Amino acid sequence: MSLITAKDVSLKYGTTPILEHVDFSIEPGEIVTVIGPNGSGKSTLLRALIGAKQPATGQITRKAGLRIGYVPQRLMVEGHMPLTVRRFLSLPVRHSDAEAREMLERVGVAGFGERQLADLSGGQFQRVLLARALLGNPEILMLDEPTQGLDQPGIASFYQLLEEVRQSMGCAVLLVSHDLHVVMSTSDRVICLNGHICCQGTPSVVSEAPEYRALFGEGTHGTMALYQHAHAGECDHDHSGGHEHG
Ligand SMILES: Nc1ncnc2c1ncn2[C@@H]1O[C@H](COP(=O)(O)OP(=O)(O)OP(=O)(O)O)[C@@H](O)[C@H]1O
Repeated sequence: MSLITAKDVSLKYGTTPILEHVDFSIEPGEIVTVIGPNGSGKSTLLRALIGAKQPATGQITRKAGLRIGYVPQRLMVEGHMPLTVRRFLSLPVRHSDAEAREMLERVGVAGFGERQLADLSGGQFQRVLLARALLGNPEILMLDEPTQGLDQPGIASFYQLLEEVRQSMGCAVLLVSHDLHVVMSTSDRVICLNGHICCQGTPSVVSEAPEYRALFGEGTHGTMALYQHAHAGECDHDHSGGHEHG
């Protein structure tokens, strides 16, 4: 049974159409990435899927009692606001010290409990946000451009962590991203959005689709190789781009 299904969903802000005729579903354990240019409706689609924005027409169905872990696009933390990682992990739902400690370790920031949130680097902060989302033992993890501002190795290791989390916790992952260079081949399925679904399929199918190339140009072919090394047999591209090997 699908975790979430959107059926012929159209959605507006005021009178401006943002999404039109979107059909979408996500199955348990899948990693699905939604890509699209700025303003193409990616965050809006996430908001609709979690129930924070109602469609104008069409229907969104969530599995009864679905546990969703949401990692927002950004979270402003005031520099002068004293808030430790440990306290943040218990907002709004209280978790035990042991649970918090174990989760921080799992996402690669072991021992960070007493650090101030405002003092963390971008990559450490994203991991703390992920830990907080995972503490609810989600069946689906939704992340809205979680690697914004991270450097290339930071992005690659964050996505690697997501793959590990999917394997160990078995949750589905729905990711919004414009990090085309590394994101594509970590996904079971890629959806290319521009107000409507332009194309979708496996990373390699989407990267070759004329609709995708019309939106993003031809220039990403070589650099998208980063993660494909994890999937033997799918490397049909040019390896001469000087990319890193994970
Ligand atoms: N609360 C709102 N009120 C009015 N318009 C909005 C609102 N939120 C988003 N929009 C508009 O809806 C469109 C889609 O926005 P959305 O944030 O979903 O795009 P996005 O694909 O996530 O963009 P980005 O990659 O820049 O984050 C944009 O034109 C945006 O200006």
